Amino acid sequence: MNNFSGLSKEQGHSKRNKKAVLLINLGTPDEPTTASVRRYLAEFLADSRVVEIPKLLWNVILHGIVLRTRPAKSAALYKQIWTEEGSPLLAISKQQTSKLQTALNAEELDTDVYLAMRYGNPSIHETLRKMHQSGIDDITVLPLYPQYAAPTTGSSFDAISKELQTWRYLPSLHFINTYHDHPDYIKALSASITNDFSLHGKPKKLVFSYHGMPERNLKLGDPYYCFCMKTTRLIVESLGLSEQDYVVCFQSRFGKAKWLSPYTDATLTKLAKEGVDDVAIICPAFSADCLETLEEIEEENRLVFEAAGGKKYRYIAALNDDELHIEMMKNLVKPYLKN
Ligand SMILES: C=CC1=C(C)c2cc3[nH]c(cc4nc(cc5[nH]c(cc1n2)c(C)c5CCC(=O)O)C(CCC(=O)O)=C4C)c(C)c3C=C
Ligand SMILES: [Fe+2]
Ligand SMILES: [Fe+2]
Repeated sequence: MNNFSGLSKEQGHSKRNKKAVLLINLGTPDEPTTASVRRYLAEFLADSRVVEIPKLLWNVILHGIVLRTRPAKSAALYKQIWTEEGSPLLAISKQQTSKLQTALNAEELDTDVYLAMRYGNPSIHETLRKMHQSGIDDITVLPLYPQYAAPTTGSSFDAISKELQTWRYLPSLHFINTYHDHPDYIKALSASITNDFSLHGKPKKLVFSYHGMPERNLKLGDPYYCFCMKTTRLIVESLGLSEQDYVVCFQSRFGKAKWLSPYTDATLTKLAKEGVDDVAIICPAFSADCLETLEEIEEENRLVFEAAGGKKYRYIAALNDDELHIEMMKNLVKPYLKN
């Protein structure tokens, strides 16, 4: 029996299973200007997953010091790497999105691939709204951070769940939290290193430089450090390297606290001073080249190495839109796309 006249039929909720993949990366300013970088950093650094200092104290430091000084300095660095397509991180992320779409189409998996950035644009909020309007009710989220970390992967989940709190009908949600040891990820990185060695010769040391985080986060239970170590071990095993062939370090330190160590700049200085004057450096925590690789590693740390006596220094690019990287993404999401 139905007391609501005209509501005896299904009201449009009977079609199910419109699937989509959502790629997420960190985000980047819209323009390499002080104002734009300030907006981006204000959003990024206000996230309590990123900076875990008591809110009241951090607000004073953030607004009183950091946002008055850092945006101009960072904008100058962004200007050095900016391209006609905009910020490298966004441009590469768009290429990855469209190539993954093509790869999924080729397997006749009826899925739309979307891209969102945790900070800045295209935002998670806007992108999820678009997906909602298109009737998508099954979302596979792939945050493009190979090693889970609370400030990156964890924070992406927070932003998704914040948006979903406003939805009445929640979608099926598949959240890929880490892929630091996935065979296809290790295979893609190993192939990239092998390719570099065959083009330029084996360096005296292969330097694995991961984005850092406060050491305190590790002590509080963040698995990121261990995941970086496991990625390294699996690559080393797959390439058959020995202990003397490589070193692991951490870059991009921010603030005064102790971060994961050894630091990349100190490591390069030490190596050069010890006579290891030929290195190749790879940054496995970055799925796309960005400020932290193109400026900090390819330029800044090259100067650090050369100033200490180093001679040959080359940066092995991120996996970006490499075929094996796209294949890896496809294989990560595929189990959730079958009907
Ligand atoms: C303040 C603390 C930070 C933590 C913790 C952190 C972790 C973290 N970040 C990435 C990946 C990226 N970070 C990028 C830039 C960047 N990172 C921080 C700070 C922390 N990161 C800042 C302040 C910045 C902005 C640049 C600057 O002003 O120096 C980027 C590049 C963005 C771009 O536009 O190109 C990426 C990518 C990971 C993987 C990570 C994990 C521990
Ligand atoms: Fe960062
Ligand atoms: Fe940096």
